[in-house]
Amino acid sequence: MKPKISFQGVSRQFDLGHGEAFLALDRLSLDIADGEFVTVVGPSGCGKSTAMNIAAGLMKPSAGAVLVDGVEVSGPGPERGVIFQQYALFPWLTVQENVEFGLKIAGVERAERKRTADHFIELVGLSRFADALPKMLSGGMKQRCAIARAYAVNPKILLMDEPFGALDALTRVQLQDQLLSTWSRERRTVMFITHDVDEAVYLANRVIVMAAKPGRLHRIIDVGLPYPRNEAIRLSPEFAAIRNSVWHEVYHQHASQTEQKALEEN
Ligand SMILES: Nc1ncnc2c1ncn2[C@@H]1O[C@H](COP(=O)(O)OP(=O)(O)OP(=O)(O)O)[C@@H](O)[C@H]1O
Repeated sequence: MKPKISFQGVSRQFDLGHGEAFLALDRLSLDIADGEFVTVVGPSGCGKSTAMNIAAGLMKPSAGAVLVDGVEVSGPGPERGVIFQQYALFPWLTVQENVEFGLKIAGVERAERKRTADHFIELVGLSRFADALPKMLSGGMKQRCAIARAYAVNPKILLMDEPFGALDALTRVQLQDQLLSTWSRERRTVMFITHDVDEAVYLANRVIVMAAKPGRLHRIIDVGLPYPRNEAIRLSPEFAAIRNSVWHEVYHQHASQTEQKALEEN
């Protein structure tokens, strides 16, 4: 079957000036199936955001290509919803208006727009704040608004870069569960970056472990736990075993980089 997203030998180099260049991503090849949920973990600077920005069409690769439904990505598109850690809300629009924004651009008529926005605002628990401006919301509430805005346009692909990173533990778990329940209903394809290994395992069909210097694919770990996921799964020995193996892959490459750095310095 044709993958939904296909990274084909994707590299990205940054020009540092003075004729120097930095290879942030080295020949990433990865297929993500339609309806699959993959999470991406790895040490800081391993090219996770670079890979996602290229898939989002916000950055061009230096070599290789990302294909979506077999077509090369050349810019952003409505079928790819992007959610960053930093809630990108319009400060002069209310929660309701922020969530309706993309629908308005897409030409959805007023009553339908309101119905859809109401649904997603309720889903993220912001109904009481629908008329509030972003400056009146906490960080967690702003992020929930940004999530409702991305969900509202119903993109077939969600590209999420540490979307829950700035949230408190309880809100985070609630949003993980909401994300999984909308995902199982609507079967979007999700690529989700996180630093949290528990979160990576809890959400995913597969965990992509990346390595740094240069940023590259290190390991792919199949999670294999059934859905729906819940607290019983989170606390199960099977979950712990997978979490340990992902942690091992991330931690040991970090440890070996530290050792290498110490050797270089001596
Ligand atoms: N515009 C740029 N110019 C130069 N270097 C860059 C630029 N953008 C990113 N980099 C470098 O590329 C590498 C990969 O960055 P990227 O943000 O993709 O990593 P990441 O895995 O998402 O990191 P983190 O987990 O810390 O968010 C980093 O070393 C970063 O410093």
